[in-house]
Amino acid sequence: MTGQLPSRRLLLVHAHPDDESINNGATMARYAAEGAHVTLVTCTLGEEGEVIPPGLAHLAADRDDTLGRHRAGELAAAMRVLGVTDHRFLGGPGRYRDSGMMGVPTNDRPDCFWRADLDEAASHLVAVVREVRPQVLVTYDENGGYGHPDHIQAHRVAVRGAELAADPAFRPDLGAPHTIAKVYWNCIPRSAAEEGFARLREAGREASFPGIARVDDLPGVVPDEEVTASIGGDPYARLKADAMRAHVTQIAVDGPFFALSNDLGQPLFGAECYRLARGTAGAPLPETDLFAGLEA
Ligand SMILES: CC(=O)N[C@H]1[C@@H](O[C@@H]2[C@H](O)[C@H](O)[C@@H](O)[C@H](O)[C@H]2O)O[C@H](CO)[C@@H](O)[C@@H]1O
Ligand SMILES: [Zn+2]
Repeated sequence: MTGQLPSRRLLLVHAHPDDESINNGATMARYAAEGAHVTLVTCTLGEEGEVIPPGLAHLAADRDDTLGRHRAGELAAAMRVLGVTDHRFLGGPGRYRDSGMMGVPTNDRPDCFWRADLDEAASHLVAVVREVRPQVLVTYDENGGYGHPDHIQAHRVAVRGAELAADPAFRPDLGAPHTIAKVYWNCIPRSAAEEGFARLREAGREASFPGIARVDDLPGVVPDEEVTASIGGDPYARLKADAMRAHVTQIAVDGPFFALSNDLGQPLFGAECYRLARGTAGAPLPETDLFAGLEA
């Protein structure tokens, strides 16, 4: 199968439509532009999300409950901006429902992602891994970046899926085993987070947003020395911002800043950082290429 695919193949696993653009929009745009094969697997349709534009409030789960289908369209628009053509929903659209934030009643729905059987969910990812055969996998850290149950579960499914995909004894019907060479967690170096909020304050953008987030509200903030790779920046940062704008129900972008439905302003990072969790880093650090150290 990979005979028809580009030699460099990157797989990203995310929880909801919008996470891919917020965390990795510039990275996805860069590798798509360079001719790598970029595969996005999104685990839910984001059915339980809040809705920013008042005119779309009817989509919400406690109204028409059609937000999931709408967000699939937002995701497709964001992928067109980034130049990514291979995006899939884990197990098919709607197989796993958005679980809601940690501790809310929708965490107990039998069809929600937080309640999914891990190996069953991971088997859907195994099929993708053995088809695409990526050298690099990107997902969240073990806390899902900020503790959302679907993000934690996406991390678990990505790790378990990579493990099972490499096991020749596991489901040979899903294809030949494949070992992913490098696995990264999304992260934000603390100095970049602090500098971003300083920019926000200096720009006087507090007026643009009813409130301002805090450094530790951001997902995956780590000491600078834990960063393995930094990817993106211009011109890909512009595409990232446009992809984030496509997620109209979830994100309000204002120049180099944005807010989610909580109206808390935060910096929009053009450079996206990663911690290497599996595999060997290429030299020198920080890597400027996620495929560093892999033979061509
Ligand atoms: C970025 C992200 O993971 N968004 C999730 C998250 O949405 C947040 C949630 O609605 C919270 O209550 C708001 O205050 C915050 O502004 C939102 O970003 O959780 C949603 C429900 O699981 C999910 O659909 C959304 O993609
Ligand atoms: Zn999310």
